[in-house]
Amino acid sequence: MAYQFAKIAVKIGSNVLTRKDGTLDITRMSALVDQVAELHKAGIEVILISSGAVASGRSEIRASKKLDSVDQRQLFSAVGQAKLINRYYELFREHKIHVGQVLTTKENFGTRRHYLNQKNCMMVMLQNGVIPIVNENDTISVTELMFTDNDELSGLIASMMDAQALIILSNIDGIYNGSPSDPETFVISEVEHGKDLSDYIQTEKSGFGRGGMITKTNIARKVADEGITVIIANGKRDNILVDLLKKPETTVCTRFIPSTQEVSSVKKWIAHSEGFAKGELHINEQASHVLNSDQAVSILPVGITEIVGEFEKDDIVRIIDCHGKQIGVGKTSFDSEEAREMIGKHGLKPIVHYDYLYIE
Ligand SMILES: Nc1ncnc2c1ncn2[C@@H]1O[C@H](COP(=O)(O)OP(=O)(O)O)[C@@H](O)[C@H]1O
Ligand SMILES: N[C@@H](CCC(=O)OP(=O)(O)O)C(=O)O
Repeated sequence: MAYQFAKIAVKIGSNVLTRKDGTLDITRMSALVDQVAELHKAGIEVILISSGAVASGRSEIRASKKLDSVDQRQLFSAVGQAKLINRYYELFREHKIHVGQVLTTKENFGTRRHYLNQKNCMMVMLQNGVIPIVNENDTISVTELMFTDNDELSGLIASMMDAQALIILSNIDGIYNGSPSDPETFVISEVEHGKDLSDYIQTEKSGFGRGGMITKTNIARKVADEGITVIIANGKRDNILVDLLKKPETTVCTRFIPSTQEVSSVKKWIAHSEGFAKGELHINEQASHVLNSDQAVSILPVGITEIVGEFEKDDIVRIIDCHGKQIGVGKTSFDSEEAREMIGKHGLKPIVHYDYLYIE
């Protein structure tokens, strides 16, 4: 039977891989590996983004004295990641499938050169039949330059690798239209472009998760806008991955409908680069209006009212509209000093060209 997608990214949350007592759920891991193996053998390219390092480390060792949260994360992830990848290696080996570990940090996506380097690493793995198993390198990403959680990382990877779908597996069937514990609520099966879900999402998180449903929803929307189908489903359900691909109509999940507009590779990178922004371009009312419409426009000096921060040419900057709201990010063609001199002037080159502009 033909599958719906040829290349997918699958994110497995900590809660899918851990039991209530915090130990690694090997039975669940093994079941998921069997499904990934089935897809791989059917010719689908799969990139795994797996959480679980901290949770598996926590169940492995007891610290000799009370540790602060950074020390805990470093200690548990160092021990837990080794255990996690070792398990994956053994489980995939039974299917005669090679896997490779990709540990990364947010900084590895900061410049276009770093970004392409990461991409190349995973492309060459896929070309050689190796399944990349990606996680944040929690041992060193302890500063403000840390991913919100692996949902953010998985969105970046799906976009970077030009996956057709991103499947986020959590411990819940999808996004509920209210509190998941309320029997009156149900799973929203499809989310159309631009639909606001903020009223439904509770701030609660599952026992071992980091970001909760809010980050999942924000990431899902951004990735779907880039033309990638995003599915949030329950990784604890038997055969979920295969069912999602083979029986999409009857398998419970939340599916974000992808945009049909093509997005260039550079724009995809910029869309996920907000965390690296060095400064801000404030724009006037007219510029805010055209940028919020569907027109393909660049940011010209004439529409800029203020430039905040110091940046170099090619740095990422935030675009702030006339109400002070961030509406996007872009790669600037001038440094901040040159750009300040151009403010309000007619007939000059764009400060951010349309090709390097991402409007949210
Ligand atoms: N409207 C909602 N629908 C579904 N889950 C929600 C909703 N609001 C909050 N949540 C919570 O989000 C949790 C999943 O996010 P998270 O804890 O980050 O999981 P993971 O570890 O898989 O990334 C759910 O277990 C649930 O408690
Ligand atoms: N890198 C961390 C993942 C933390 C995280 O984002 O967890 P989750 O919200 O379950 O995806 C780990 O492996 O423990």
